[in-house]
Amino acid sequence: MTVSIGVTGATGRMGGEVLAAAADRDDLSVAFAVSRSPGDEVEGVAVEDAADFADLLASHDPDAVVDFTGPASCIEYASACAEAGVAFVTGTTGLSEGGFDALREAASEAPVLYASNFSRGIAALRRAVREAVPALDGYDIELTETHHNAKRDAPSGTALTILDDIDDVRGDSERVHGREGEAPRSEGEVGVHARRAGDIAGEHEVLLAGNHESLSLTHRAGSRGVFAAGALDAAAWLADRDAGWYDFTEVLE
Ligand SMILES: NC(=O)C1=CN([C@@H]2O[C@H](COP(=O)(O)OP(=O)(O)OC[C@H]3O[C@@H](n4cnc5c(N)ncnc54)[C@H](O)[C@@H]3O)[C@@H](O)[C@H]2O)C=CC1
Ligand SMILES: O=C(O)C1=N[C@H](C(=O)O)C[C@H](O)C1
Repeated sequence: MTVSIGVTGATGRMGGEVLAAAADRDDLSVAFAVSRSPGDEVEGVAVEDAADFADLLASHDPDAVVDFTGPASCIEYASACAEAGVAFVTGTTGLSEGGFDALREAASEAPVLYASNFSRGIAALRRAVREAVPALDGYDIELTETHHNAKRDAPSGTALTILDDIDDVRGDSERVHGREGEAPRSEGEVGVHARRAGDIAGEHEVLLAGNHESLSLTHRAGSRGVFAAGALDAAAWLADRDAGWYDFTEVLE
């Protein structure tokens, strides 16, 4: 069966990657693509006006929508998909708590899968972190993420997910963002550092240090294609699920 998808944010960096990756797959077809700056073709697909999203959902009836846009539009698209009963896959980061609540509300009417990072490497890094942190009890932890100079949100969605993983296995810790002036480390804090430079697709390092040793767990995305491939795997997997909230780790099982 071919899974048909709608793509939002089609003229964005990730939207283009998703359309390029979809063109190389036999199990997926693109029903439509939208952007708030429509008009151009991306990867041979006509890009339509984001304002017509609900109408496009009704006329094309896709199996799933793949969204990499911004927090406000992500919620609007999720609500429209919920109303239409269409599966919604999103990698949009920078959502507020209220944004996540709205996304979870959409999941009561349609299948919704949010992942702050669609790479398999980050899924493996998260498992390694959850093992390393309790094994290295009391070690200092510093998390550094590096992204391209056009990224809006900081720290990255992936960094926030990893921080939640650390809290899960070690208990809530104080998050110290950057360091300046008289700023000695306090016991148990987690230092968080965000760097923005060039066209770096995404790097995350978790550094654990203590007991005269250090362990560094680092992931580097070589290109955005890795995120697009994971999101399309998620769309193919999610398309025929019941309404509910799903996690990327379930796709990888
Ligand atoms: N989960 C993951 O694996 C990944 C997540 N991301 C996230 O995806 C999102 C998009 O990233 P990029 O493609 O680099 O950004 P971008 O700025 O290149 O593209 C965003 C697109 O969404 C559109 N957009 C934004 N607000 C909109 C609105 N209100 N209505 C309609 N369209 C709107 C923009 O016009 C643009 O076409 C970010 O939140 C980023 O952090 C990016 C890469 C991987
Ligand atoms: O904006 C990006 O580019 C990325 N955003 C995601 C995040 O915020 O974690 C995932 C990836 O690192 C690329």
